Amino acid sequence: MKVMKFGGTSVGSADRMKEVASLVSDGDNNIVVLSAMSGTTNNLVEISNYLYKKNHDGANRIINQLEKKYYEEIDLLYKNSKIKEEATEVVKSRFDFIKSLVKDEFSEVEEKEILAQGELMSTAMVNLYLIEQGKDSVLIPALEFMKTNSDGEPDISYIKENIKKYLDIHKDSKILITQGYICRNVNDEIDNLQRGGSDYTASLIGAAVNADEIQIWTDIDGMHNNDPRYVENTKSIAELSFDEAAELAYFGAKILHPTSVLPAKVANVPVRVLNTMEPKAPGTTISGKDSKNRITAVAAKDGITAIRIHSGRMLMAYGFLRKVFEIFENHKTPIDMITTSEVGVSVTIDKLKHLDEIVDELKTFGSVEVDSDLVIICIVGDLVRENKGYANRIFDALKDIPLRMISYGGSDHNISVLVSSENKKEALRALSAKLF
Ligand SMILES: Nc1ncnc2c1ncn2[C@@H]1O[C@H](COP(=O)(O)OP(=O)(O)O)[C@@H](O)[C@H]1O
Ligand SMILES: N[C@@H](CC(=O)OP(=O)(O)O)C(=O)O
Repeated sequence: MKVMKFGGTSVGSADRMKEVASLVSDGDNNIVVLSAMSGTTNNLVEISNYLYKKNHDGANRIINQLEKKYYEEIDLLYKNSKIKEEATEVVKSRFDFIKSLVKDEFSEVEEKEILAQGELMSTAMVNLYLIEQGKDSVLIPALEFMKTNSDGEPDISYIKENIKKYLDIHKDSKILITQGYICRNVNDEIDNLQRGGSDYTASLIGAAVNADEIQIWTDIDGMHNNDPRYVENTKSIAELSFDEAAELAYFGAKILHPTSVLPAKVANVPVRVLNTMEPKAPGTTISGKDSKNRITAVAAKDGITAIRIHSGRMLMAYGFLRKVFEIFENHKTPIDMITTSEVGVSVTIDKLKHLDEIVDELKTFGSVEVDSDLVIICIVGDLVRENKGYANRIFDALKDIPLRMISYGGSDHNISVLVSSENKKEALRALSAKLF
């Protein structure tokens, strides 16, 4: 059994949905995870933002534009008038539901309900198209088996147990379609796995059913060795280890959601990144196989803030770092990079909600400097200690770029540097030119 995930661009229009339908009808048993049509989730976020501000006109304007777009795609998608009517009915009821939330009382619960509508519509549309084509396809509702626990983390045993019920009920169906991204939380309310979370859904399902393979279908032929949005002539990487893929996803390679590698790694299910526009291209295979002796790829994570604590108390002291980290822990703020010297420590964060409180508390140790608008550039590969010369090549490539922090040795797979966001493009391009 395969899990096949198609992102927003891959289900972004009637034509793209037809392509998806043909790819999932390959005769195998497939669980198909779909995102919302591209742009939809952003529109749903906009609608929610208007509703928080009690701007009903703003919300209605976006709702009407979006609804119109769905009817246009439905018109192009189906030939059979009964199926077209059924799809129109589904979409209309979803928009009626969104419209019913256009009122003054608006909270996070309603916001999450609105954000779930995109995936509910795209899956119903593709499923009906497959049925029109005479395919053996059924919808299985993610809201009945994807669940998070009291820590907001996926409830793995619940997911395993409940998806199995649907597999048993539909054991004779070749194609099972479900929603990416959406889930229920510990209070049984509709929730989601964070933006871009459909990859995570696919990986969790792949692990839960012990799939032969998890396929992430997108609009590019695999994970590239640098960010194609900023660098020309990037190349698809044929094979990646789980560890390399996790580092790249975490440090900004947008093609994979940062959380999506771990469930596949734990269950040892290979992940393939494939291109809907070029289905025969080999793409990238991510597996437990380690790559040897190479610098594999570069990625960049934006929106980073660095905090430097300068303190005489660190000199010869023990327990100092624990006290510093405790402040971040108390404010539920993860740290990305860390560098230390005898009298100071620098850390980076990208969640800024509690920055002011954190800085105030850190000031009890000494002077605190905050630098914002930074980018972590992460260079990933097989960088084990015996391999010499990698750092030299990397710093040679970056010799004209001011480096704010450097992190090396945290794992065998990653060298990270912190640069100002205005130097991001130049740094990515310089690294591609020297390394690949
Ligand atoms: N290292 C990389 N390799 C491939 N694509 C990348 C990389 N870094 C960023 N991207 C961007 O990620 C995009 C695909 O991600 P996304 O838009 O989230 O896809 P989907 O809609 O299929 O979920 C690509 O079009 C590409 O521009
Ligand atoms: N629709 C959701 C979930 C998702 O994963 O989308 P995509 O696969 O298009 O990145 C979002 O936009 O966040």
